[in-house]
Amino acid sequence: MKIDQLINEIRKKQSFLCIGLDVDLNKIPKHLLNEDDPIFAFNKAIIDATHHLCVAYKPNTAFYEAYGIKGWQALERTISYLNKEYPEIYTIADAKRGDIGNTSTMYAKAFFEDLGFDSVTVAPYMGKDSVEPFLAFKDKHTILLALTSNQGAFDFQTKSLDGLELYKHVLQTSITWKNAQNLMYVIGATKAEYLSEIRQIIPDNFLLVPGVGAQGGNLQEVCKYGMTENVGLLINSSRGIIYASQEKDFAQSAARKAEELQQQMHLVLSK
Ligand SMILES: O=C(O)c1cc(=O)[nH]c(=O)n1[C@@H]1O[C@H](COP(=O)(O)O)[C@@H](O)[C@H]1O
Repeated sequence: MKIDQLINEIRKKQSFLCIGLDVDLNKIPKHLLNEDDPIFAFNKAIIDATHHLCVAYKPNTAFYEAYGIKGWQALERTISYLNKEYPEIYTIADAKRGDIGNTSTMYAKAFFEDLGFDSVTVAPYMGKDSVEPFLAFKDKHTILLALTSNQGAFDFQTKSLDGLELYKHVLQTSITWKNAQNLMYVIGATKAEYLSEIRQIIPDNFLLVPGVGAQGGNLQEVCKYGMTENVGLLINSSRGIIYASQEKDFAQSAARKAEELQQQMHLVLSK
């Protein structure tokens, strides 16, 4: 998907919400376990109930890989369903990949060509030749981990190297890479106070911001310091939305949680 389509969709829906499809069979309503494909049945119900409130979905592949071949098939059915029924929705494969060049090319083919995702999350640790193979794909985005939402972000990412924090090296260096226009970055919602400085290095790139809801990040703070003229933010919530209820009304409950966030986003956008 082209970035302009995403921006139009954000304006139309007054939402920059991304819903994380992190499906755990221990947490979904029990009645779905009788379905042939409980993961897909859960995702389909959540998507049908929330698609008008969000602009993106982000399945984290760990939650599918954990169930072997059946999990991967559920991932495939989910992305096919989204691409067929809701082609206006932006899709993110949260796979956190990255390897030597020829291997990265195969990862990129898997997520962009075979599965048909619009974007994939990638770890920057192996550097330029591990990321450029992803960037080579036209109208696809590579979402580079920059400053993550977890406590471990302080182990390496904020450490100073030649007088500059490591995550800033990631930002500054990656914008010089070939096809850097296809980059987005992950910045955790729990790190909102870093966003002003981040925006000085990457004023326009879209940011995927996970960590509101279950991890305690604050939506208003993120918007205050991270929003651009074109919005420039995709704010993700997974558990806070999809596990709002474990009863038969789970999809409607998820929609109510999504609507709470969408309404807050609408307020921010109308200021
Ligand atoms: O790349 C990510 O999406 C990600 C980066 C990060 O810094 N923190 C983070 O929580 N995530 C992912 O975002 C989702 C957050 O889920 P909730 O905490 O349930 O909303 C999970 O799929 C995480 O793997």
